[in-house]
Amino acid sequence: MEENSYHGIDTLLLTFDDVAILPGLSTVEPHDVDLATKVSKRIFVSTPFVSSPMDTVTEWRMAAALARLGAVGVIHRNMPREEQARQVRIVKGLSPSPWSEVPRIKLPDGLDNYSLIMEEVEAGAAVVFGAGGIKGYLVLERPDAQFWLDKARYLSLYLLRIRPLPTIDGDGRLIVGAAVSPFDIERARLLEKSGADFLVVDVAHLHNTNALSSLARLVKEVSIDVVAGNLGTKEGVLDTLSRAEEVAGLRMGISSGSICSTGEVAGAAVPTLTAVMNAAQALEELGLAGRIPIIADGGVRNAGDAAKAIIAGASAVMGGRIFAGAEESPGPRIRVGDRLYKPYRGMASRGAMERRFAVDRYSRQAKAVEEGVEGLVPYTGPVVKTLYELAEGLKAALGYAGAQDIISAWRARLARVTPSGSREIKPHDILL
Ligand SMILES: NC(=O)c1ccc[n+]([C@@H]2O[C@H](COP(=O)([O-])OP(=O)(O)OC[C@H]3O[C@@H](n4cnc5c(N)ncnc54)[C@H](O)[C@@H]3O)[C@@H](O)[C@H]2O)c1
Repeated sequence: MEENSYHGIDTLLLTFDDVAILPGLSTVEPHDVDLATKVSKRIFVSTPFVSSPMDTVTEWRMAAALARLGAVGVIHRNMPREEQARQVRIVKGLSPSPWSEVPRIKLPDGLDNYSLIMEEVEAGAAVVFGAGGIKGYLVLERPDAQFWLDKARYLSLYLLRIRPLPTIDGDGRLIVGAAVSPFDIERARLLEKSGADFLVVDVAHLHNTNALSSLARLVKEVSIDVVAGNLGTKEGVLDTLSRAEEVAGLRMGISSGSICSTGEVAGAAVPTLTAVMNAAQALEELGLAGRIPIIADGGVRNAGDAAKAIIAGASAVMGGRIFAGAEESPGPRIRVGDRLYKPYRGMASRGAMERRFAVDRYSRQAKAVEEGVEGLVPYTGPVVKTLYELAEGLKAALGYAGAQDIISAWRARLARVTPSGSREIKPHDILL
């Protein structure tokens, strides 16, 4: 933040839409871009996506599905601590094989007309799309199986050619994170005992002396990695690290989530792109650049946003909405007309807060306003499809940036776009 500016009014809060990636010399083909990264100091993933600790996004099913596909999930804290610990134990007890519990969707009528020829099938999966979206999901026997679809006028087949490296610990078990309040040290201890690999401190405004003093105690109580958040400013990061230098990751972004109303209700916001840049700047000042992973949290809609967050300095990207519509998110599928949806809500929405106070006798209410909304998002099918599209899109984006991996992406460049530029660089003047 500019210290000389009047009330900080010169400070510019850039959002994903305010910037574009400047193309740079690429030394690799997009499919060779390496997305391996860290979510916290000791948690390595092969795909830089983390599902948000929200009660409509991450319980054990989502956490397991993402870890099996090389990403990772953080189980939310809107449940009694014993239940959260049980969910951690479930993930730790599951097979890391990505295909062992992949949901099988029966192909809709009519698809049998397409002849499907497979050769030397062993293990793999494919998502079948038709007009209007996902038509089915095939679980096959081999990732490199070849497909030919007859009469494929509008039908396309999405074949997972990759064999994702699951996110596993030293004993070959899936890695899972869990959210805690900084004030709930008992929960943190229980989660660690139950096998959680890392904790994510989950409050709207960690930059509060009470929250920071509790965080400082918490990081000393557990020996697993603790990611601290949410934070938005450089000062927030500096104050956090001066009180709790053991912090193993930073969760950056205030009010950018699609269900977050903090910016409206409380007038406070640091869009995720800016928050990430602020954290990167703070780490640079401390001589810790690249040493404490930054997680970009909030408002990421697609691979392009994820790429911008990474170029701004993030090691990984947290998603709420992008994962909420998946088969593996906790809510039910809801039919509205001829379409399917799943519920999605902010963790400071009325419903989420009521649940927290009902199920967690240790939670305390610091304020009496709602800072989130509740709604529906389109059902998107098995999360493998979303994750695959995000990963492939991210590789393409880093290809444009001239980056062969996440660390080299931090040297790539972003440029500001004008409002007219912003309109021009999206599809326009066509009926879609
Ligand atoms: N990322 C975001 O932009 C965002 C915004 C709002 C809420 N949330 C989520 O909603 C849930 C509830 O969050 P919460 O922090 O409101 O829970 P909470 O009411 O339990 O607050 C937890 C602590 O955070 C600090 N804090 C929170 N808001 C503050 C404020 N306005 N001023 C000063 N200190 C404040 C206080 O120490 C407070 O005791 C969490 O899961 C959180 O991540 C996220």
